[in-house]
Amino acid sequence: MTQDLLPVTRIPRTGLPAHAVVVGDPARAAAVATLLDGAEEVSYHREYRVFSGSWKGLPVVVASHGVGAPGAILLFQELADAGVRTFLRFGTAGAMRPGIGDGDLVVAEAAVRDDGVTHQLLPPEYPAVSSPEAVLALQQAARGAGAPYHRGVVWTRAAFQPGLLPLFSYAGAGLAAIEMELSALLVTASLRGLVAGGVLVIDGANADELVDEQATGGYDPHRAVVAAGVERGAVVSLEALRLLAEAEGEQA
Ligand SMILES: O=P(O)(O)O[C@H]1O[C@H](CO)[C@@H](O)[C@H]1O
Ligand SMILES: O=c1cc[nH]c(=O)[nH]1
Repeated sequence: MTQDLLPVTRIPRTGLPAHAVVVGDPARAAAVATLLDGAEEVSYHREYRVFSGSWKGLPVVVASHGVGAPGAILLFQELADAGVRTFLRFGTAGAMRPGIGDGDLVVAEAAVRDDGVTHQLLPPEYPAVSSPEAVLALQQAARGAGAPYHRGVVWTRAAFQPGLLPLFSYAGAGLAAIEMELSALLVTASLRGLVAGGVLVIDGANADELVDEQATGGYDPHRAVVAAGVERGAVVSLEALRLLAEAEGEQA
């Protein structure tokens, strides 16, 4: 019955696990789902591909949100409507700080809200912050996996490539990485009292710096060094969800 499905993503209104890893690419959602026991595809509509299964006994959702925060926030909102309470975004990003290499992980402490959607929802002064417990769980999971990682503030920006208008530069602001959806997730979670965080695999420098005559000819997220980082990041994000659930159980 269609009323049992949420309108945009067409995920079921009830019955999903409370812990979710969200990723941009539907193929990455499928790859993460292969790590789960009893993985099943729940739904696949537009860019929103949703799996459920369990990671070391913890029931989890793995879902894709596509590219760009205005579309992604619809998945975050509908997963929350369906009962998801803990979200970790596992994405890719460009590095913005010296010393952060390709394939490294960046654990986001907060995000700049340049996402192209949340300014239409609430004032720009409202912060986009990760839940502290999510930052610590991701850090612990990264250490446990032996994955090179960094912590820092991420720039969520709606534009991938620059156009004719000058884009503000955050050079000198100490940002760690640039991507396109995280701030929308963090704001959604704060507004609803949910837990959220993010871990990003570095796939090159900020795409602005890679623009050349062939337009982003230098942007290549399909290299082996990135794939290795994605494999590590998948385990780190699932394990961080488990650590968060374990801590919730201890508090209950
Ligand atoms: O790899 P994902 O999770 O899609 O994340 C990054 O990659 C896409 C751009 O190529 C944007 O969605 C950006 O946020
Ligand atoms: O959104 C993204 C992802 C990778 N690199 C960037 O510069 N931006």
